[in-house]
Amino acid sequence: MQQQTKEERVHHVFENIYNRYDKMNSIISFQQHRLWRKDVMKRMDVSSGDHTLDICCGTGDWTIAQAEAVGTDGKAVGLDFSINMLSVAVKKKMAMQLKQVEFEHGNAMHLPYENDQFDYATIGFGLRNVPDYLQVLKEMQRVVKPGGKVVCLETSQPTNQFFKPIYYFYFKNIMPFFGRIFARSYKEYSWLHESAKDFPGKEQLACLFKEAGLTNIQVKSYSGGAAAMHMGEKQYVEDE
Ligand SMILES: C[S@@+](CC[C@H](N)C(=O)[O-])C[C@H]1O[C@@H](n2cnc3c(N)ncnc32)[C@H](O)[C@@H]1O
Repeated sequence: MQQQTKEERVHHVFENIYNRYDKMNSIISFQQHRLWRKDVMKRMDVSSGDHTLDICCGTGDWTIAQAEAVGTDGKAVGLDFSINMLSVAVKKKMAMQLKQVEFEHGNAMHLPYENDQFDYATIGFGLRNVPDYLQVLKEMQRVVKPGGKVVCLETSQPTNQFFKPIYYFYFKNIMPFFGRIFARSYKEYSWLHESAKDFPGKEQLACLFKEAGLTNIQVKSYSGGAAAMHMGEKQYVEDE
C-alpha cells in the first residue's frame, strides 16, 4: 500500500474532526487557548483599516477576532485547505454578519497572493501541520507589506524540568484518550502528539523566523512553555 504523505494525513485528520474541533480545543487545552489567543491579539495591536491574513485558519476564530479588530474599513482573510473546517468558519461569519471577513480555500505552502499585500500574516496551531515550516514562513513573509508582521501561535517544547515530563505524558497518553472519549477520534488526536513532539522549541523557531527574512523577533511563552507566540517584522527595503 502507498504511504500517505504528511500533507495527505493532515488533510484527512481535519476533514474528519471539523465538527468536534472547537469543543475539543477547549477540552484538551483546559480553555487555556482562549487566553493565549487574547494575549497575542493584544501584542499584535491591529488597527482599524488593516488587512490581515490568517493561514491554516480552520474553523475561523482567530480570523474573526482579526475581522473585529480591523473593522468595516479593513479586511481579514482566512485560508485553509480543509473544506470541512472552512464550512464551520463560514457559518460563524454568516451568523455574525461580518462583511469584512473572507474565507478562502488554499494551501499554506503556496499562498495564492501577490507580494506585499497584508499588514499581518498569522498562523495559529497550523505550522506544525505543514510539510515544510520554513517554506510557509517564507510565504508569509512574502505576502506581508514591508513593516508588516508575521505571527505564529503554536504548541512548543517546555523547558521547565518539572513540567516537561507531565506535558509529554499528557500529550502522548491523555490527549488521544480525550480524543477517543469526546470526539471518537483516537487516531486523529494521536496526530497532535506526533506533530507537537517533533515541533521546534522557542529558540529554534526564532531562528527559522530569522532565516525566513524576519527581524525584531519577539517570543512569548505560555503555560510553562506548552505554547509560544513568535512575531517578526518584514524589513523595509532601502532605496538604491
Ligand atoms: C489545528 S488546526 C488550527 C485551526 C485554527 N488556526 C485555530 O487556531 O484553531 C490546523 C489547521 O491547519 C490546516 N492546514 C494544515 N495544513 C495546511 C496546509 N498545507 N494548507 C492550508 N491549511 C492547512 C488544517 O486543515 C486545519 O484546519
